[in-house]
Amino acid sequence: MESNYATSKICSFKNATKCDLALEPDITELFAKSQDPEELRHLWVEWHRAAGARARDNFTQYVQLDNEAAKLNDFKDVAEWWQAEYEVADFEAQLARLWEDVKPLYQQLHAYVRRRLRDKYGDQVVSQKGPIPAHLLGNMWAQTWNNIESFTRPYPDKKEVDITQAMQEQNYTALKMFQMSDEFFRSLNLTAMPEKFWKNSIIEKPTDREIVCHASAWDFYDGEDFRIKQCTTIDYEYFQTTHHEMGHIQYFLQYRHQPVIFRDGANPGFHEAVGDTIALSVSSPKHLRRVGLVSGDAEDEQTEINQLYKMGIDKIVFLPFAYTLDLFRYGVFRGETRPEDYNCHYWQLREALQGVEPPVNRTEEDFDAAAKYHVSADVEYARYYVSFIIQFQFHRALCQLAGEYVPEDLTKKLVDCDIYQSVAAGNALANMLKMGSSRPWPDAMEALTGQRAMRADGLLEYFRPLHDWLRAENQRTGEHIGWEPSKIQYCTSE
Ligand SMILES: O=C(CCC(O)(O)[C@H](Cc1ccccc1)NC(=O)c1ccccc1)N[C@@H](Cc1ccccc1)C(=O)O
Ligand SMILES: [Zn+2]
Repeated sequence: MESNYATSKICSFKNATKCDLALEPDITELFAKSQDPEELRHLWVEWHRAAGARARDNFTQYVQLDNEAAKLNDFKDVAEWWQAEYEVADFEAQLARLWEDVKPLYQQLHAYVRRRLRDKYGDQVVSQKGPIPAHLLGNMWAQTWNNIESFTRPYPDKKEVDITQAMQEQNYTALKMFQMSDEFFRSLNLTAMPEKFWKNSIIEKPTDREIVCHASAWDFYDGEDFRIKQCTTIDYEYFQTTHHEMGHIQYFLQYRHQPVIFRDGANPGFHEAVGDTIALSVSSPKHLRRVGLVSGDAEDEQTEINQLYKMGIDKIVFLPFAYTLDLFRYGVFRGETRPEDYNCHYWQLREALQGVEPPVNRTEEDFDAAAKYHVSADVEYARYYVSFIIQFQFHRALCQLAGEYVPEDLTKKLVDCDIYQSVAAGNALANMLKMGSSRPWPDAMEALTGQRAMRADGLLEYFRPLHDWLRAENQRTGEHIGWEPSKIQYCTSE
């Protein structure tokens, strides 16, 4: 399945004889830039055929085999095996509670984006009260919507903050992105990338062979060999990905003195949150001005709303996507979702939680879940849902330690916090990372944040001004909050 995903190619919409388009960089770039619903629909349908439908039989067999492996490890099924990594009895209930906390904010953002997309594409393409067609959100899986920011941001007359363009104009290279990330970690008194890292990593897509381009970070457990493999392109998204992957490496470095058994994240979400927490500082206007990726004047209320919107269509919209992916697979591993219901149940969850619908009717000939890397590659996904919650708890604690955030002090706001060069913040982060998986994760969480549980309060505090603005704006335009049932057919049998 993983090899099918890595080598799938589709034909161009504009040139039907050009059939060598790969997901990275070709389809990803087209999907990010195109504003033609017909081209986006073509790319969506063809990719879901090549990478999704074609994996259905292998996936069905993999479920049986993986459940057998789970039972041999004394678990009921793979769902229980995956959840055991979080060492709390009510993990699934915690995920549901976190979603209840964030859902009102998501629904406001969803309603606003649906209106802006309807303004652009018309009400024949985007309905007033229905789900949003998944192919119009700038990302093949509609998991982050940052590629539609340019024509949906709240205050369009405010200067466009196009980091990708600035990076390309300043001749950024993949290596420069990695060096900048390494420099950020070193500014926090964390550990520099060792010499083998620079020698052994693959940071650009090779031209002489096919590799799995989906980014990954590797610990060779010898205390000195650590590597990243990614097919970097010069854009804002890969700038984020580079920090994400470097966060994995930094965790490896911090716990490399632990016994091998403890060289792991406190839980899988912790490992995913390290790089993203640093990236929250890097993507602050203050830091982007510091490194010259954004020029010009400071904040006013409208610019701040635009900035929170930019962060929100990255972070808030990701949560229901991540939640759906493993709710779906929990049902599959438990046998509640049979192969003949795979695609119907997948889209029922995506409509119910994310408020999106496929661009065309679907049948059980399709298998859209496998069009996402982690489903084809057997990688658990709740780790990212956990990460997108706890990274705001980590960020808030680090910003307070750095003196960058003072509650109720309007000159020290969370949205403009940049912990760059704060040794106090870096030392606290290092102390938590050094534990690896040697302590239960509530102990690690408490060491850094004083809290012993995952809570949405960090995220909700960060986005409160945006939430207030969205409620007022949707009220002003009389927008319908939430979505009515989709008219697209995707459950043929029922
Ligand atoms: O998949 C990734 C990044 C790849 C990775 O760093 O999480 C990678 C995934 C992977 C690849 C091969 C085998 C297993 C997992 N994870 C690691 O490299 C990794 C995982 C655990 C410990 C150390 C490294 N991000 C997710 C979610 C995400 C995260 C951040 C921003 C946007 C989106 C995605 O793109 O959908
Ligand atoms: Zn990761």
